[in-house]
Amino acid sequence: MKYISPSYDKNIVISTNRLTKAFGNLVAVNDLHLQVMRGDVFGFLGPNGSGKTTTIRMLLGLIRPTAGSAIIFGMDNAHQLPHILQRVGAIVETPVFYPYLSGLDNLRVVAATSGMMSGKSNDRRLAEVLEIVELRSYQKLNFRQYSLGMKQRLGIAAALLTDPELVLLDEPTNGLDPAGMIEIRKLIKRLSELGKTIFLSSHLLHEVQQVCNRVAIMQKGNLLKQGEVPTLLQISEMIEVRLNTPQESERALAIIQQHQEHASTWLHGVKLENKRDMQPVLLIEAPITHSSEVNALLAHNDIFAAEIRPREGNLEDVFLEVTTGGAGNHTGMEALAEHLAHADVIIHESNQVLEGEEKHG
Ligand SMILES: Nc1ncnc2c1ncn2[C@@H]1O[C@H](COP(=O)(O)OP(=O)(O)OP(=O)(O)O)[C@@H](O)[C@H]1O
Repeated sequence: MKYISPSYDKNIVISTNRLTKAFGNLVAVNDLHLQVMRGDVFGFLGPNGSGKTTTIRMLLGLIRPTAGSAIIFGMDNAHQLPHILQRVGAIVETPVFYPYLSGLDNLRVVAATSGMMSGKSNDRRLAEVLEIVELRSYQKLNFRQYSLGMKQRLGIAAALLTDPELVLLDEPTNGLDPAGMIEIRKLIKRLSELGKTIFLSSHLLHEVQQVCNRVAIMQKGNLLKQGEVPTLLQISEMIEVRLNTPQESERALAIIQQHQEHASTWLHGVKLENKRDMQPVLLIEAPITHSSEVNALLAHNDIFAAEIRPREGNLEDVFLEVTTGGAGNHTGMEALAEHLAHADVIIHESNQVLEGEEKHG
């Protein structure tokens, strides 16, 4: 029987409570509290091995949690899975299709095996989903002739057949070329406009920043941050100051550093960013509303900046801030690339280990 908690808030689509999964001694997902709201394009962000797929598999009831629960549409997925799945579409792994059947025929097979009615309404829905994923003009082409991006979009079309309210996409742009990635991003926006709630797992910060309104940042199975993208971006907001000479930049750095102890409430750090073939830039970790104070402080010391402007936050810097406590003297991209390149190793070395956990999964 379908049971929906009386206190269920209809705006909350997914909420997990202490959701945990251990594989033997490895805690792949640890004590996870997620909240996805209706209409969100929710970015589930983290490097490889941070527990994203494991979480999605638990949400879909493909594996059982070691502890905790997942409530979807107000129903506990441990007891109400069939009712939940009627309202969910997902691609977790690259979907399997028949290579010698057309895209349309492949979708017919999926519709038949998922118990959808045949006939006119079914045909209409097939046409609609092919339209949404922009494969209508290629519907008669054999699947094997599709590009990787088209194959991925056909997978999403299959997930949309039952017109789900919630769409879970696990790394949908993996392996795609830039054009394929753009197509998927456009598609996610289109789905959002159609009123779907989207749960998008990705290790691509740029992608998440472009399409998501809310984000959760995972590392080594732990949730580090969750919130509205614009709010999180404020973490990495900085004041950028260009000076006229390298010497002036060094002096300005020393002055701001000295001033930091007097202005600890708003001045959180300062560093010089040296980029090849460019004048060094002073990056001040402070809200942009304090630009005039920075300007006055420098002027008071006879340093006149060539330019002072806000540097808008980006998720790369936020990610570094929450995973490493700041970018140090790396630039965001370099440190992130380094971090992600070593992510597998780091994760395997330091994922939290529970003693004597039973093996599941
Ligand atoms: N069935 C399993 N048995 C043992 N360990 C597993 C299993 N599935 C996942 N893991 C481990 O759990 C951790 C989290 O993996 P998971 O696949 O959830 O990460 P992810 O963030 O989705 O990364 P990726 O994008 O690489 O899949 C990894 O260390 C992984 O090796």
